Amino acid sequence: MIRIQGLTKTFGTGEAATRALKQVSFDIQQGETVSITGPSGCGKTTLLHLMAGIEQMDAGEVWIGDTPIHLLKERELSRFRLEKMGFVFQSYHLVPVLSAWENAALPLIAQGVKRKAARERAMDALMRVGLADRANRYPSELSGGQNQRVAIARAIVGEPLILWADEPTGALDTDTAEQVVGLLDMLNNHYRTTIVMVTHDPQIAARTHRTIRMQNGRIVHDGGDRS
Ligand SMILES: Nc1ncnc2c1ncn2[C@@H]1O[C@H](COP(=O)(O)OP(=O)(O)OP(=O)(O)O)[C@@H](O)[C@H]1O
Repeated sequence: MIRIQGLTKTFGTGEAATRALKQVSFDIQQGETVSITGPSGCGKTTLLHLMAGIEQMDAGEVWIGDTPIHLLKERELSRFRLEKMGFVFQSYHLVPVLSAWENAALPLIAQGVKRKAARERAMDALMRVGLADRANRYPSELSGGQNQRVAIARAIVGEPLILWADEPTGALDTDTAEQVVGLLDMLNNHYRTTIVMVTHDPQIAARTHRTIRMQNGRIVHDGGDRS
């Protein structure tokens, strides 16, 4: 479902050049959960950003189903991202002046869904992450784990094919991290959402079907499927 071919990225030029990714290739099946691990600076976030079309590659191809992400124009890419992908980051990236449900509804509003319908779907997403009773709270009135669940509600509100997560548990204590990972498991089990997650935590990585380990811009280990 996701096909990565010869993905290459260099930041900077000349002496200052960093070859962040070197000819990375692999496939991810629909419904698979994949962890990307490896030491700091090995290229994990760069890989995630190139796959999601957030950053431009120097060379290579990224196919999502029949769609060549590497060939899309910015406007087509934005729409594709909005409709087919959800994003979760370590630092939540919630809008502080919007309530939980308004944050969760943002991707729908951006797609032109009317406020009332967007609210209903945002409430449904908040229910799925166990936060329906906090819908009117602002990010400053919620705990870290609750804010990450709001961010997950926002990521899944459009029922994406793929959820990209960059260190989603990085800012959370062990118990809260466990809850968030349990939630991602549930989303994968119930909705077959494909999940690709960058994490440096081996215990979190062990919870996904497959672990890809990177070093110095290359894949050095691909753990295969647990099933
Ligand atoms: N915008 C940028 N400009 C210059 N260099 C960059 C940029 N983004 C990343 N890099 C470099 O590319 C390499 C890969 O970075 P990347 O963020 O992908 O690593 P990472 O494995 O996600 O690291 P971490 O675990 O520390 O977040 C690093 O050497 C980094 O310094």
